[in-house]
Amino acid sequence: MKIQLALDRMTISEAIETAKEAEQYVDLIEVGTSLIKEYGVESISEIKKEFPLKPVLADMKTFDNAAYEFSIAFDAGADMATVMGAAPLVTIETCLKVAEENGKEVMIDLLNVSSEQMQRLLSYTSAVFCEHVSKDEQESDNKTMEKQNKERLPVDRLALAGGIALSSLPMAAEKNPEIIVVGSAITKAANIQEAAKQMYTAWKTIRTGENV
Ligand SMILES: O=C(CO)[C@H](O)[C@H](O)COP(=O)(O)O
Repeated sequence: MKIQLALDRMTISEAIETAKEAEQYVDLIEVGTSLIKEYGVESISEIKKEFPLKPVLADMKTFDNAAYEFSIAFDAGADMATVMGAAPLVTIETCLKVAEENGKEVMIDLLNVSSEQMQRLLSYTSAVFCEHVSKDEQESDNKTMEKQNKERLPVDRLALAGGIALSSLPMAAEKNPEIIVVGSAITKAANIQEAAKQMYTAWKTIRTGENV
């Protein structure tokens, strides 16, 4: 039932200011791939330094070189990091091993994962599996979470990401995810704090059936 705030396409200081606005309404902070690519692992360490009590996810989107990439993410302070589910299984297994050795967690990004590969991934029961509508598909094909497969994956730990807005929440709730990842709907809002509060209130209300 957690909300993960995704910070993308901004500077590190803008990311910190954005996260401060939304902090009380989100459970995890994601250092987006765009920040890591533009500013390096310093984006992870700077954000973790500002929010030592919030779990921080590094959206590494690792596809190869797993031990190196996951080690630098965890050394920089990340509590969880992402690996692409379409990667070779040895890569994903290395990520899980490095995470376990460091007492950290793995999110497997299911972007473009075939059904055959999905079957193989199901044995990684400690991971969070993230159903993801990519930014490019959102922008060029108008693809949305609502148009995704309605069937829930048979996994214990599910996350949903990609263009999630207030209107997506009823459908998202039907899949009973552990985490919803929300980026632009909060970070691009005119009033970030208000958008985060609305997301939090709507999500908790839908999930618990109680007004909060
Ligand atoms: O992984 C990502 C981009 O690759 C983002 O974290 C994810 O798409 C959430 O952001 P938004 O809600 O803006 O789509």
